[in-house]
Amino acid sequence: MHQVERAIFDLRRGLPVLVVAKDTRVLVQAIEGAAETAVSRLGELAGTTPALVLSRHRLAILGAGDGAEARLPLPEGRVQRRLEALAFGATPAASLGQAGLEECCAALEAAGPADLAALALMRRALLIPSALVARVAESRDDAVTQAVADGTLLTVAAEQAARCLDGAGGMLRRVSEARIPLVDAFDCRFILFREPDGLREHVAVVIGDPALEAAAVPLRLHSACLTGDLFGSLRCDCGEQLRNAVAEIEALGGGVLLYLAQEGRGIGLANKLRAYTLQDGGLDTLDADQILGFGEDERRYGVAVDMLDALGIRRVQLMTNNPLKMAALAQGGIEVVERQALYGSLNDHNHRYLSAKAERAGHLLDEVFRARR
Ligand SMILES: Nc1nc2c(ncn2[C@@H]2O[C@H](COP(=O)(O)OP(=O)(O)OP(=O)(O)O)[C@@H](O)[C@H]2O)c(=O)[nH]1
Ligand SMILES: [Zn+2]
Repeated sequence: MHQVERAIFDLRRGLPVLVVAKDTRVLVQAIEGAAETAVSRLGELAGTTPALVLSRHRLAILGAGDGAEARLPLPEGRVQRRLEALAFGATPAASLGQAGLEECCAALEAAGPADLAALALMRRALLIPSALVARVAESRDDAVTQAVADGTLLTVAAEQAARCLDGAGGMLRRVSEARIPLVDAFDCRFILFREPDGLREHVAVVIGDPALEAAAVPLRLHSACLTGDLFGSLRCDCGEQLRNAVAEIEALGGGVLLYLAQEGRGIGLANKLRAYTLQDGGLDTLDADQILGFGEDERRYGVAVDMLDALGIRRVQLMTNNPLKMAALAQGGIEVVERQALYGSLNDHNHRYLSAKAERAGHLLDEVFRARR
């Protein structure tokens, strides 16, 4: 996987990388920050006009496609503005004109393996899940080969890149640990795990000395939320849930909290901030993510299962209101013996967020709203 991680770094820096599928070589670049000149340079290097790969979620926003990822050939002129309008603009029809938008979408092409690999790389890189792609023309083969040979262009196999979101089960590395007394739980150990590709780190907080062979170990899976966990943002309930979970696990005589690097339901902080701004414009949390090209919930819980395996935990009492977390653990072979609700409090700023989670994503939050009524 070595090349994949390198490719992600280059993409995050705004550089193109070469994705190689069986019989095609495709230059790929992030659209974030892709200036007009960058697009034309990509086209020059490839010898073909760049196209835009879009996720199926974004295509649904554009009213285009048939539920699959697809490639949109880019029209000439004012490329950058169009790129943003097509890839993550809140009002693409207003930006491009309805006719302009329809013209773009009429030329939709099926995405090939390199295009799909490009989207996977963008997601793993926590960038907007859309990419500029340009097939390398035969006339440019030698120049591109030379750029790869002299190290100015990185190359990655499409097949490998497409798997970069899957995780490599069982290869999580247990890196370091320390005793850290917390306000709500004195006897705590923080154990840091690193994903095999080195890109993300997750922390298991072991509270007390839970009997791992017992009927069920109290467990909280907590997805990182910088704004809520650290700053007490009122837009969500994360900070309160985090602290309540620690106190509750302590009260139950010990257990484990997995603090997962899944900021913004897996879309990353940059995109979560974009989504917040869209929500200020009237969208709910799920629609805002979709405008950016994401699905309702981009999290995967393979790392959580691996951490539980590493800690020798097989049966849990899970603190959550989210049925997806229960299903994911069960699928990973962890027995969820019992679910325990875990709430933060409702306020004027998080009311709409929690309502959307309850009404549209099936989170079990009845109690929270009942208390308010
Ligand atoms: N994309 C996006 N993410 C958000 C928003 N508000 C909060 N989040 C993220 O949502 C996640 C919430 O994590 P959790 O509290 O562990 O999970 P949950 O799905 O609410 O489930 P439970 O709390 O276990 O019931 C965190 O990663 C937050 O950063 C939002 O408006 N948009
Ligand atoms: Zn939050």
